[in-house]
Amino acid sequence: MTISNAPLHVHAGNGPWPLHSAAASQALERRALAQVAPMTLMEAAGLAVARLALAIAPQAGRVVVWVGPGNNGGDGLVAARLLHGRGWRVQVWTTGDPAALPADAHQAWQRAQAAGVPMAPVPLGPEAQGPVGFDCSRTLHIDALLGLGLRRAPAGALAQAIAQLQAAAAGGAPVLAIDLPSGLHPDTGCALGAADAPWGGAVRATDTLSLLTLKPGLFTAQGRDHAGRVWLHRLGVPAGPADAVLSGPPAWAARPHGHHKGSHGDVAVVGGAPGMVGAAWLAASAALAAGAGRVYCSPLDPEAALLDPAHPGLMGRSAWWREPASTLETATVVCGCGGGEAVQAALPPLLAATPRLVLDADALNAIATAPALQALLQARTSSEAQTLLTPHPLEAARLLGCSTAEVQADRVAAAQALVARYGAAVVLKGSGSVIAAPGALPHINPTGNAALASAGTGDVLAGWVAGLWAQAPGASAGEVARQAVWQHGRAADLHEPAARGAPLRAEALIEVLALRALG
Ligand SMILES: NC(=O)C1=CN([C@@H]2O[C@H](COP(=O)(O)OP(=O)(O)OC[C@H]3O[C@@H](n4cnc5c(N)ncnc54)[C@H](OP(=O)(O)O)[C@@H]3O)[C@@H](O)[C@H]2O)[C@@H](O)CC1
Ligand SMILES: Nc1ncnc2c1ncn2[C@@H]1O[C@H](COP(=O)(O)OP(=O)(O)O)[C@@H](O)[C@H]1O
Ligand SMILES: [K+]
Repeated sequence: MTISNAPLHVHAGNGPWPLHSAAASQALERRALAQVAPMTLMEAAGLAVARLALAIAPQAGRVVVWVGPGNNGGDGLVAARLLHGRGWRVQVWTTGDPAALPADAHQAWQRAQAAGVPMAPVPLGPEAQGPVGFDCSRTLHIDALLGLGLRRAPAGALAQAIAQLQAAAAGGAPVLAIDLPSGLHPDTGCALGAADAPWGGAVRATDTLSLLTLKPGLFTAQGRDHAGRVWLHRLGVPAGPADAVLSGPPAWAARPHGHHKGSHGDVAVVGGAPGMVGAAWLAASAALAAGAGRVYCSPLDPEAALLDPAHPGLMGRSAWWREPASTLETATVVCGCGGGEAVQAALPPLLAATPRLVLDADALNAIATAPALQALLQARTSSEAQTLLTPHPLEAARLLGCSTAEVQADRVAAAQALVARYGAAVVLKGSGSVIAAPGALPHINPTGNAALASAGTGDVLAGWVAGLWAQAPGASAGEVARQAVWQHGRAADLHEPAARGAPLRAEALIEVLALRALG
């Protein structure tokens, strides 16, 4: 077995990365354990943790290792012993009876004890922050409480230890989580602990070292808030087939010199019922910024002007989908943005004839309540036509006939359920957007941040994806969605450092996207 020294830093710019569920990770671990001497993997894991600790907090010199009742704790005990051997001041807090640890972890405990590492049960008072003389703000905390073995919401001694760890690190001390932030579900990214805790139900790490595999839960739902920077050490074990993928940066296609606007496809936007016309113009504007050759906008509000003076390059056109042999059969169509109830009447001809259709917002709400529209959507699977649904969690819940909480409890499963039900590709939006498509592994998007939690950014995504698709009509809905979602989030990531918490307005988002300096 070869153990490379450095863990890999996993970030939005260096994917794609394979993701493995808890079950697949545990199967891989079992196979690897059967091929090596006892303690080999745990020693490798502890060494990787100790090395990362030295890399991320080189000046700390002090570490509190919080050890839980399973092998995650064993990894922490090995790291504690190795850092102690490097001359760091180490304190191990245990949460249970060391005699009850599983075999490898118990041996790690015995080795740490033999090496003279200070170890004791977690004290209940403030002394849990570290022994006298520890400067908590400069102490590194290693979270080895719970990893892949998380079965239920942390309770009792473990919940107490998580609370104490958070209190100890409250002054801004770094927290390195082993494998997973304790309390975070590896598959769903749900923090299982009490949601009303200030840290939100799972350890809030500054760094997480994922071992053997990357788990999907690190990147979606609450995962990104709890995991901090993510690192991977495979411990020399080759990963098996992935269950999902963390999307990587897409390539930009160069524009051949001989191209003209007709080479870049048409986009038509249908939306903008009374009071929501702006949503349709935003989507159209994003499609033009994405590079579509010609962009038409059809507000559903009969009173709306057919020109947006701020965007004279966009063409207003009313109810063109009623015309025979219209744009319908060649354009990439976005339907929904601010569509209100008026969108219902436009949907049947669009569902019947459009080769590439992006359905957003009110178009999804209309389909959720109309079996006839659902049948038309499902019928598209028997033709060459492709469809992309871009629901946020509430729209997804309506389409699935369940609650938003049920969607958020397992975002990857919810996106896959939508694919199975409607036969279309799906972007389930929100932190760690999930892109699922027929016959493809689900993808989780690593870019984006809460600056996007601002009205109209979803309309921009719908227009942007259509603009890209119009230029690559042979691409699958899933491919183009993965690309668009990555770029849309990346634009927000570029905005974020200077924004100091300000939202990214939809119009500004289009301008950042248009610059294409997305890396
Ligand atoms: N073996 C090796 O060499 C290697 C192992 N590796 C490491 O092992 C980790 C997996 O170890 P693991 O399977 O022992 O699970 P772990 O997460 O430590 O916890 C299980 C314990 O927690 C308990 N428990 C669970 N939920 C609870 C709750 N809510 N509240 C309270 N208790 C709860 C559970 O109790 P039970 O449910 O059985 O009653 C059990 O006692 C993995 O993440 C990685 O770090 C890798 O480094 C590779 C090398
Ligand atoms: N906290 C967040 N982190 C990352 N992305 C987010 C977050 N909140 C919102 N977004 C993104 O912003 C967009 C919002 O879309 P949507 O909810 O449809 O908004 P609207 O209907 O106002 O246009 C989606 O692409 C979503 O993934
Ligand atoms: K952990």
